[in-house]
Amino acid sequence: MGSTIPTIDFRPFINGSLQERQQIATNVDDALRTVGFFRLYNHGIGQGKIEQCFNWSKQFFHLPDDEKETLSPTPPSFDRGFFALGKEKVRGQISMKENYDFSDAMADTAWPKGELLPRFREFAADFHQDCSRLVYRLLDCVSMALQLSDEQSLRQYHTGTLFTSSLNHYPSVPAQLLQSGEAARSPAHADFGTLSLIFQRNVGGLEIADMKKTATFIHINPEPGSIIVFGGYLLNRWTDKRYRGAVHRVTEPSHLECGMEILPERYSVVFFSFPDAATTIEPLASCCSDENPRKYEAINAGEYLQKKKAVIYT
Ligand SMILES: O=C(O)CCC(=O)C(=O)O
Ligand SMILES: [Fe+2]
Repeated sequence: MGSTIPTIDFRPFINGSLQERQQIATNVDDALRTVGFFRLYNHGIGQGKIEQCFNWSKQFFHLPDDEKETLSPTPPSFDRGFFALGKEKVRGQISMKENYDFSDAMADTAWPKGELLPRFREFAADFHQDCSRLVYRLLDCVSMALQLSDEQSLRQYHTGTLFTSSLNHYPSVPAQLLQSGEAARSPAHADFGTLSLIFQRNVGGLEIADMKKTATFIHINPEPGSIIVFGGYLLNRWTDKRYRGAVHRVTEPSHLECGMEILPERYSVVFFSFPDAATTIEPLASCCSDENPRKYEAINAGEYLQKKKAVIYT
């Protein structure tokens, strides 16, 4: 199974020669074209900081429910804040998780009161900036792979206003509930934006559809030091299907002792990159040719996001 997960060492892209950077861009291109995701090492975010983020997440979700509820966005806004268990539905099926979404723009996020979690806000905003920096490098890498000039680079459409970090908590659940399909930790879906970063710890369960086989999912076990990077739906449209929007789900962890009746709780951290709301997403010229004629119409990124959020949260 492990051999089907493309693995990329990002160090040569961060500080290597042009030739080394181009080699990494080719490897990223291969991964996004064939499977839609890869495991990334030497990405520049220290493991200590990732561990700290999980520790903060645990403290956040241990806050009393009524404190967390005060951070829920008021409909029709589905912007950042706290989303209680049962809030998110994918094709009618509930995700058995609670999540807290934030960014580094202090005004855009409802933060827990300072006295409840001193220094949480500063840490979270700093972590969000680390993830943003990594995403900009990945967008440079993808732009190089797509042979875009500096003026055409995908980076320029991402000022970061719609970047979102998401802390996820999946409570402990009877294994039978997931096995029978009665409930799902996160039903199969593709993310909406350009690139997503996923951090797992201890308890895995992330699975990604194997594009080469139908109805088969690959287990992506947690591995310290690595981040899973996915292509999202808008990247798929922008590249006129050159890159996949990776379909993924969260289910029973494959690496835990078999036959567990009650699955332990699970935490994950996800960073979603999304282009600026005003961006028109239409297939890049470098992805279309006579042999490969354009498949998608132009759409507006902001309207698309609002529509998708309304579907999963109402
Ligand atoms: O928890 C995970 O590993 C993935 C969560 C996810 O797919 C999402 O939040 O979109
Ligand atoms: Fe996802």
